[in-house]
Amino acid sequence: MTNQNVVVSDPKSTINLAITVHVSDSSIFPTAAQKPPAAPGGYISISRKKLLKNLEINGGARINAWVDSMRASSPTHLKSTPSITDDQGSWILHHPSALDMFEQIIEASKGKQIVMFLDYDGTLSPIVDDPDRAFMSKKMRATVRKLAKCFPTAIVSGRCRDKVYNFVRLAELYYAGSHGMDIKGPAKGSKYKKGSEALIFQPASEFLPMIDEVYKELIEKTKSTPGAKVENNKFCVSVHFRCVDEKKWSELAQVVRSVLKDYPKLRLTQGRKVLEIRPTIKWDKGKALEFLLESLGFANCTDVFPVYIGDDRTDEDAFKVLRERGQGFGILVSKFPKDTNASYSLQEPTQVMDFLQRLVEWKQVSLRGQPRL
Ligand SMILES: O=P(O)(O)OC[C@H]1O[C@H](O[C@H]2O[C@H](CO)[C@@H](O)[C@H](O)[C@H]2O)[C@H](O)[C@@H](O)[C@@H]1O
Repeated sequence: MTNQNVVVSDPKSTINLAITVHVSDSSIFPTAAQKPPAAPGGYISISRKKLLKNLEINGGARINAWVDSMRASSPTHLKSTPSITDDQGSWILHHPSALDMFEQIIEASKGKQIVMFLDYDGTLSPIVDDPDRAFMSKKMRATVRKLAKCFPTAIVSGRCRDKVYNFVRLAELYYAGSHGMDIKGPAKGSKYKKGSEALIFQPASEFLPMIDEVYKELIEKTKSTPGAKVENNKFCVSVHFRCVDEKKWSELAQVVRSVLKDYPKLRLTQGRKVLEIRPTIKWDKGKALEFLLESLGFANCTDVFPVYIGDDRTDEDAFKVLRERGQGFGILVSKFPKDTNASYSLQEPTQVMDFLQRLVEWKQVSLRGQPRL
């Protein structure tokens, strides 16, 4: 088994992963004869399509590919990769800090309505071992509260909506839980609330019994894997492996695969040290963003400026939508270079807070400067 740095890329997909893989399966990764020449950074390009094919639940998924992909979501693997450190400079050039570019961002938003979309874990709260203890700081909550007074604001999370609400506890926001499959408008106090009816949208409600069944099965079957944690996110299920010994990742992937093979209507995606099981419906954080813009009355507007801040692969769907619409932009929260459709970067939640605070201050100053009618 050897270690290789690999860029997994798919011309159709926007997500390219820079990963260190332990190559052990030549049917997933090319043999020496098949290998394309090394890219300038010392990377080898391998079709993401091919990798994803191997990740498919139906049609014989390969556990090694799952485990490689699980490793790819581990920053500890990225950190030890010298070429990634080398690329840091060039990555920052292409995805400059949103704090450094603040003036330019404000300039681009002139005359347009800014709408804020915020992911939760890793964006508003730091990543911690126990998902039930991913609290956001009081300071962050106060900043988001002020933000929501200035701009329509939505939380878009992979978590169950109630759970993310219990962390954020701001009734004046829009919430899109379960990767956008559970949307609810503000309960009270938001000047951006549209209409008198409460906004509720759950495009995957028929999957509830199935998700519940899979959750129970996964709880039972992962009991023997120390550190594994299964989280019910209502319309999807998370299987956390952050606290699982890496030697056991393959075993855990086997368990998840053995459960999923009986559920062709469910699919698997990945986040930060988490396997996410969700319905195969064509709905994601990007679709949720579009739905929310429409609900806010900005469907065909040219004078809207949506800003989406997120740290995870699932946030790429939203970054991509913004890029394709040519409206607003995405900000990726990451300390490491990642291929992304976001335009700017921030390194960690404290920087996100600083950025949001600056937006609030700018808005307050610009309102003060407006002539009284
Ligand atoms: O879309 P998000 O709000 O970012 O939710 C994605 C997943 O976030 C949570 O897991 C992540 O954060 C945990 C707490 O810091 C961490 O322990 C875990 O390793 C991360 O993957 C949440 O628990 C998952 O259910 C969400 O799918």
